[in-house]
Amino acid sequence: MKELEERIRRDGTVKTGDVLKVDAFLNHQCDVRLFDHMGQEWARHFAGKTITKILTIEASGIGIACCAARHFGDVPVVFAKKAQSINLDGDQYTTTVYSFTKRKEFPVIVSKKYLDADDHVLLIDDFLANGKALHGLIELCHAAGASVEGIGIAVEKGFQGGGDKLRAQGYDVDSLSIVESMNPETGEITFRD
Ligand SMILES: O=P(O)(O)OC[C@H]1O[C@H](OP(=O)(O)OP(=O)(O)O)[C@H](O)[C@@H]1O
Ligand SMILES: O=c1[nH]c(=O)c2nc[nH]c2[nH]1
Repeated sequence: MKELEERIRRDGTVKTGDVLKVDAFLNHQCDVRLFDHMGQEWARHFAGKTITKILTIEASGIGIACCAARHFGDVPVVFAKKAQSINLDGDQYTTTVYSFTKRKEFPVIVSKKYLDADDHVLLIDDFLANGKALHGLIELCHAAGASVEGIGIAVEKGFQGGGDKLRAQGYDVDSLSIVESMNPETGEITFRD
């Protein structure tokens, strides 16, 4: 998606440790017009698929998933929580996921009330790096008997391999930008065509 690639080049910063900082528009301050355009793109890509629910993971996927839902008939958005809470009651699907930016393992929890075998799920997230977060979400869908219809990602870091592993497993992964390489010294970013 040209608009997203241009924005990453303009406002993104390459950090050491394979980190692309895009917090000016994607995952701290949020450009909702851009999010809306991203939702449009995913709706085009996944047109023809039945989507009953969008599933994401806190925190950064939530805003993007909510904007995307407007383009999928206002389906409900469920976000997996990364901590237990007195607000989480009843039976739950749970797994654990290693967080790329927080450098530690988190529980990942969805209430059984909000995911079941009738659901046709679109997974949405801001980043796809090693694929840990998505594997956690897929595990929860399998536990619920829900079908994963596709995966929409804003920024995939192709050089970390998570996206290609998911494609090899047969998942329809639509990443709106795929960073092929990035250099923290020069700031240069190249995208996959
Ligand atoms: O493919 P992966 O290696 O799993 O990396 C991608 C995940 O990393 C980030 O989550 P993180 O927990 O780092 O931050 P967040 O709380 O801002 O969403 C991002 O939001 C994705 O969920
Ligand atoms: O802001 C972010 N930058 C990244 O490079 C990244 N990788 C996974 N999650 C990420 N979040």
